[in-house]
Amino acid sequence: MRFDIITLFPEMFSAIKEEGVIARAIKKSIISINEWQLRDFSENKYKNVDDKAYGGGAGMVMQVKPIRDCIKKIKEQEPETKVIYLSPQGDPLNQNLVEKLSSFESLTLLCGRYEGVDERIIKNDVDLEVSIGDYVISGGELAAMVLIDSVSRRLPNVLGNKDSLNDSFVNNLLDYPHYTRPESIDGDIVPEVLLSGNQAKIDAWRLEQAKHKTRQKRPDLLSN
Ligand SMILES: NC[C@H]1CCC[C@@H](CNc2ccc(C(N)=O)cn2)C1
Repeated sequence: MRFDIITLFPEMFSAIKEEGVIARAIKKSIISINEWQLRDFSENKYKNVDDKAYGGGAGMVMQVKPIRDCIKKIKEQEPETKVIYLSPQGDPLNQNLVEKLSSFESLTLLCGRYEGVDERIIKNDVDLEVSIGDYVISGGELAAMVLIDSVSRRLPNVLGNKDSLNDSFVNNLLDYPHYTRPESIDGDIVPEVLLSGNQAKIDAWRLEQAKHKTRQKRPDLLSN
């Protein structure tokens, strides 16, 4: 799977490319991440890609042409890519959407800054607007990294241990509780069942715990 990133801060993506699950997935050629510096598509010698907003207001708006030219360049290599714009106005990124996105061969992630992009980009060039949550951060880059991480984890052979696929939300349930050594610390002991060696009983207990925790903390997930 290929991710193309349109951004003013390409170096931010070293945060996921150099460490951990994503770095390993890149090394195993399961995914590739290509950053495109939007300033390279600027029309002027100052390399700016934003301009004052029609209708006034303090902030600047990202112009159509540099973004449109960059997408065109990407589509010369990936004609089928889906263009995703990260913004608080987007569809909520949840496990269902993550699963859907993991089925594409190529995703282009447009990272906004300033007050956002010219609406004509959202109307004509963006296939899907996605939000990682109901809050604003200073740029789309961190949201893009969250999307890349959550989608890549769902690709075959990215996660070492198949069991990791049972983490939260995969079956619309929150994760079950985890314990490790020592068996007892400060008088706090590990649940007996986990020491029983009876895997069927352990699995049943874990499923019950996940359901209980979901009922308590996120009953909304149970109505999906
Ligand atoms: N009007 C503010 C807005 C203009 C366009 C650029 C974004 C970048 N920041 C983001 C991006 C995404 C999210 C999210 N929830 O997925 C939050 N924040 C900020």
